[in-house]
Amino acid sequence: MTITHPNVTVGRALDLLAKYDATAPFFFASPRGTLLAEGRSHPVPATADLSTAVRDVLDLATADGDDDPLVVGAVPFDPSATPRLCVPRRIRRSGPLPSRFALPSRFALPSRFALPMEADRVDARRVEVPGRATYADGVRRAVTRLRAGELDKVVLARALDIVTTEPIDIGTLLRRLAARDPAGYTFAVDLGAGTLIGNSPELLVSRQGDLVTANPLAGSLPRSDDPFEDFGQAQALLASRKDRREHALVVEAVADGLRPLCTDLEVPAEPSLIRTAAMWHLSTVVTGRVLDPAVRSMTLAAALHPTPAVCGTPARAARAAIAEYEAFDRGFYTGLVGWENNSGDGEWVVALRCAVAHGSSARLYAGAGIVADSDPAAELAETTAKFRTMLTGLEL
Ligand SMILES: C=C(O[C@@H]1C=C(C(=O)O)C=C[C@H]1O)C(=O)O
Repeated sequence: MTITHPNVTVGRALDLLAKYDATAPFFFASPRGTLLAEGRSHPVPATADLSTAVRDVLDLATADGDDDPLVVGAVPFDPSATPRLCVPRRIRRSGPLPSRFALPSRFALPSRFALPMEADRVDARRVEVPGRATYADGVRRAVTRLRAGELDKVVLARALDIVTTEPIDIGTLLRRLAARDPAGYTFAVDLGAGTLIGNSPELLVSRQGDLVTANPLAGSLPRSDDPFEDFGQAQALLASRKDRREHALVVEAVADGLRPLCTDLEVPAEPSLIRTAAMWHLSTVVTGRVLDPAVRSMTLAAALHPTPAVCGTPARAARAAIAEYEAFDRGFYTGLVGWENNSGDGEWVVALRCAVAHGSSARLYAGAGIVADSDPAAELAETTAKFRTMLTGLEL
């Protein structure tokens, strides 16, 4: 392990993953690298101008003697709600996680799980919020409004509350999420009361030097265990007019959001496919260069958030529909998780395929983009498939 500066230690990604426990304020693994934070200082206050607030806090940390501070943490779906961002006391960094790895035996399932019937599976309580019939009915009513032309797209989510027989081991959960999908963005953010934890496939935006990258996803189908069926799902998604339309609305909004802040914007005309362990998604990688170094990663993120991948179009009408149809407060779900450094570089991912876990309970979240030709049963099935990421991590 090499010490590069007093507050920053470089270590192997798997060592950082192994070290993480729920007392750490932040863990983040991306294709750019892995971060494990320790201790909290310099919290970022709630403000209408998050980009300036993040920069101010980084300046403050620099003035206090930290020569390479990072702001890390999460921003709620509602950007006016209080963020959970701070400059940690110490940060360990490494390269990205290996593309494939097995968990060391100490993180393997305890022997009781090897029994044919696992105690937790039988005893864990699950409550859907709202129930599936109510969710499908909300989708049906939204479709009526979409067909009437009141809006073009709205993302409707539901939650799954789980109570397990034993406290959830957050560290083990994180390691299982990372091992199952090392190419995803694996994160854990200490919220004070509970931990926001998940493995998201979606990069809202990153800035590296003057290079800007966004990777909006929209349009989804569940994976299948049968390899032929799985290939069929991928082909069906790529050919689906409904999903392409849903996807195009997001790409258009991301390009529109970046255009005033970037030059050399490149927006591929056709989507590609990406897969997680549970889902296929339509994906577009949008790139550009910042017009001005004052355009920081959070400036870009704030200009884009929330995209129609998690909210809808037009945004105001979609927000109103979400408030009307969803039975719960999204909190940090569909918000942002990531980091920014002194020079304005940073990475912000969309908080998806995640849960807030606390003690023996967890609230899992999943949503689906609804357009005029959405089928309520298919949207319900999509949200069920999206819960799979966290349920598998929890071994439920
Ligand atoms: C809202 C979620 O996912 C978002 C919605 C998608 C869709 O509607 O196809 C795809 C990826 C995400 O942008 C979620 O995972 O909860």
